[in-house]
Formats: sequence, C-alpha cells, structure tokens
Amino acid sequence: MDLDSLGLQQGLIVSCQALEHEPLHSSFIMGKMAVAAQEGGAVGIRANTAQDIKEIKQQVSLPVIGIVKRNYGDHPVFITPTITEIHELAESGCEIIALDATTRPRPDGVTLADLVKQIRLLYPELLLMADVSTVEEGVVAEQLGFDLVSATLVGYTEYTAHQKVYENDFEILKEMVRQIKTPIVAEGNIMTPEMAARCLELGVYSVVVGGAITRPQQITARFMDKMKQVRPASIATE
Ligand SMILES: CC(=O)N[C@H](C=O)[C@@H](O)[C@H](O)[C@H](O)COP(=O)(O)O
Repeated sequence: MDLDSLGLQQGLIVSCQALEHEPLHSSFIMGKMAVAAQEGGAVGIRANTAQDIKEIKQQVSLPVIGIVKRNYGDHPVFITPTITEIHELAESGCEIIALDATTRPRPDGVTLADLVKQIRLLYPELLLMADVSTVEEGVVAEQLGFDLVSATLVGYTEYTAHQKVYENDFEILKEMVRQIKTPIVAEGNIMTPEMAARCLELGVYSVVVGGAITRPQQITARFMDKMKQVRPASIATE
C-alpha cells in the first residue's frame, strides 16, 4: 500500500482508545468517537484492539492505525509487542500497524529487525509505524524500513521519563524531521489546536491527538486544575 494514497498528509489522526479501566471502554463508544472525529474533519483514526478496529471500520471510511496494547507480565514493552498481536491486527482491516520500536528487548526476545522482516514477509500490504521515544530510535526505525516514525513514546520509556514531546518548542520533533527522511508523526500530549498546528509548521507528516479529544476524564481534570487555581471573586476583591 502506498502511504500517500491514504491522505494522512498534514492531517489530524484521532486516537480513539479506552482501556478496560477507563469509563468509555467499549467498542461501540470508540466507533461513535470515530464518527465524531470524521465529522470534525479527521483524516485517520488510531485504535487499540482488533475488536475496536472492526467496529470503527464499520462506522467510518477513514484509514486506521491499529495497535494492540498487551502486557506480558511486568515487561515494559506493551504496544504491539509480538507477532501474536500483529496477526490479530492483520485480520482487523487496519491499513497501518503501529508497534513499539524502542531499543528495549521485546517480551518474546525477538529483535525489532527480525519482527519487521517477519511482518513484511507475511503481510506485505500493511504499512508500519514505529512508536519511538528518542531521535536515535527513529533513525534505527528508518534503517529498518518503517513507513512512518511516531514520537508516541517520548516520555514513556524509563530513559525519557523526564521528557515531554512539546518541550523547548518540540525540539525532539525538530530533530527527528532534521535527521530522518521517513515521514514523522507528532503524537503524545498534543493538547491544543495550537500545538497541533505548530507540529505541522515544523514539518511533521501528520498529528495524532488522543486524550484531548477522546478522553473526557482527562479534559475534565484539566478544567478542574485551572479552576482550582482561582480564588472566588468575593475573596479576590477583599
Ligand atoms: C504512551 C501510550 O500508551 N500511548 C498510547 C498509544 O497509542 C495512547 O494511550 C495515547 O492516547 C496516544 O498515543 C495519543 O496520545 P495522547 O492521548 O497523549 O494525545
């Protein structure tokens, strides 16, 4: 499949995910979230589990980036960690599969290079997106032939836990765009339209927004955080 034919360039991809412990956990609700995203102009959807993806595919005509989040014991790699999740995604109908492409060992001990080779052999029509946490991991992903490199895991690996993707005017994205020819996706903690627009200015291929659109508990908490900082007018004028 040709990446450019999917129409994701310069566009917004909405991540519609709710894990078991989240209030909106339901394939039905994720399908409706995807419809809302499509109505708002999103060009793609990112979704977790074959079940959610199948429902979303029935509801919208947009390309889907599929993942399976699965924990193997307390192993830190959890986004599409092994070939088992790839098989599930391949039959779900998604066009792109995203997987952890950090340098950390995978739960089954298979190297990233071997996993990519295996996927290309079994499912040559699928596009692959590398979820990375550093520029260096993005460079390796490009060498391995990934079709997209996404900053998804910046701040979510042990060695980047101190970082946020938007720090220093998205310095890490700027560096990725500078060093990597493969299309770069801005993803993770993009919380406002202004941030998304800035990422495009910096030359990323597309922007993925999740929680700021599809996790109302996060949105509510952000309102509350700001509101708690305000003293009531009666006290403020004393
Ligand atoms: C680190 C991790 O598990 N990221 C996940 C990857 O699929 C999702 O939970 C995020 O919602 C997604 O990356 C979009 O990011 P944000 O919701 O911050 O806009």
